[in-house]
Amino acid sequence: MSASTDFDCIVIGAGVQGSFTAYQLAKKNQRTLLLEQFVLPHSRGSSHGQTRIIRKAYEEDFYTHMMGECYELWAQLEKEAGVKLYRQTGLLVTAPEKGRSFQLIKNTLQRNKVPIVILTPDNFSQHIPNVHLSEGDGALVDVTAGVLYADRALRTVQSQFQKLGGVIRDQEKVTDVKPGAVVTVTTSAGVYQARSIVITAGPWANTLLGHTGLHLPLEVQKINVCYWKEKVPGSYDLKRRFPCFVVPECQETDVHIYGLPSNEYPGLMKVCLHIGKKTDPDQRDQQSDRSDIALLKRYISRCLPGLEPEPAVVESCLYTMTPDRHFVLDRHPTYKNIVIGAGFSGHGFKFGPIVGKLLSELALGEVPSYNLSPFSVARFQGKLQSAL
Ligand SMILES: Cc1cc2nc3c(=O)[nH]c(=O)nc-3n(C[C@H](O)[C@H](O)[C@H](O)COP(=O)(O)OP(=O)(O)OC[C@H]3O[C@@H](n4cnc5c(N)ncnc54)[C@H](O)[C@@H]3O)c2cc1C
Ligand SMILES: O=C(O)[C@@H]1CCCC=N1
Repeated sequence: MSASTDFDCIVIGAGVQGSFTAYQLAKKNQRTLLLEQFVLPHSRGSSHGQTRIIRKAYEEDFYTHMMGECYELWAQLEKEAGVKLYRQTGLLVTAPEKGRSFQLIKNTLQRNKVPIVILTPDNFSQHIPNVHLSEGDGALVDVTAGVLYADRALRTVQSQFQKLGGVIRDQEKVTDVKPGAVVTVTTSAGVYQARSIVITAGPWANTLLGHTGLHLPLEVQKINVCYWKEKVPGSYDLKRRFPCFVVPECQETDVHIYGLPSNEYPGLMKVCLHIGKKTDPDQRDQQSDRSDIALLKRYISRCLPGLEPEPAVVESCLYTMTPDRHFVLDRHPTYKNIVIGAGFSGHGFKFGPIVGKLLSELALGEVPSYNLSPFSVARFQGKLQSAL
């Protein structure tokens, strides 16, 4: 097969990160090809489903800083495409008041002048009905936070990319990557060449990077995405401005829990554990561990008494975890024209627009707009394996 050299850049993987990267490259007049192994849209990776949380509430300043610009980029896309992608609901954070997470999040929000409301045990139920605040827990609301319409966002950014002249080839799996001054990408249907490529393959990142001799310390986990029935329909509804919530140190279960108001399935609220069991992305449905659901049932019985403590719907989604839970946004250590966006560790969706901007800057050899040292490959020194 002869190679097609019609592209400046090839992006591998059309999840949220690859789609926004391709869109940013096309905006910069780069002839861009976005390759996806499955027929789009699909539900085999990490970016499917109707909703995601967007928030500035983070322990680390660097995420809160990036979210400032990221909200603007989401709003720009909404305006450009004439669609609504974000709905403000606020985000409730509850955790032991004197604990590390609560203090770090509160301090980061205050230092960065993000509007928040601090709730006390006395006024809590007046603001947040149908939620039990555990003894010793602090509570605050990140007012800027809300829900992103995830599937709609993906459709929108892909269609804007195509309007800019970008090319999407789905059902085309990349089977080989040959580094060089011009990178050669072989797929199930053809061979392409480009000056640079971006690998945004989600749970399959290491399979792709293996062709370049790199193996990152990533763990793919299967998340049971649970929806719980409201005893009284509407009690936790988005339309009544019930907030999203995170419980970074849950007293009942000792794990990180999060939830979104009922919206996508009428009368059902999404509440999940922010951790799953290790899996192989190609064998996701063969892994059927449900021990997390027992923990969630305990939490729901105690803290969300308006929900039936039995999940009504359970769906699947994948996390790709790094050891420190921070992303990988970097150039390949050996091949500078191969850019990596990986390890989004279950919290990357909201960052899609800014990740796209940063990865496009790296692909074009520009100085990135933010300090990317927290996201470097080099931080894994000692944990990197050669894949050759
Ligand atoms: C249940 C759940 C809840 C979440 N909640 C939130 C939240 O509230 N807020 C938030 O900000 N984030 C959240 N996240 C995290 C967020 O959704 C992910 O970080 C993000 O979707 C990762 O996107 P990605 O593009 O890296 O991966 P993916 O979406 O998996 O995209 C990678 C793509 O690459 C393709 N691909 C792989 N290999 C090849 C190949 N060889 N050839 C061609 N194509 C290939 C795959 O098919 C896939 O489409 C959540 C994730 C899950 C699972
Ligand atoms: O990223 C997010 O906001 C959500 C909620 C907390 C856990 C993971 N995803």
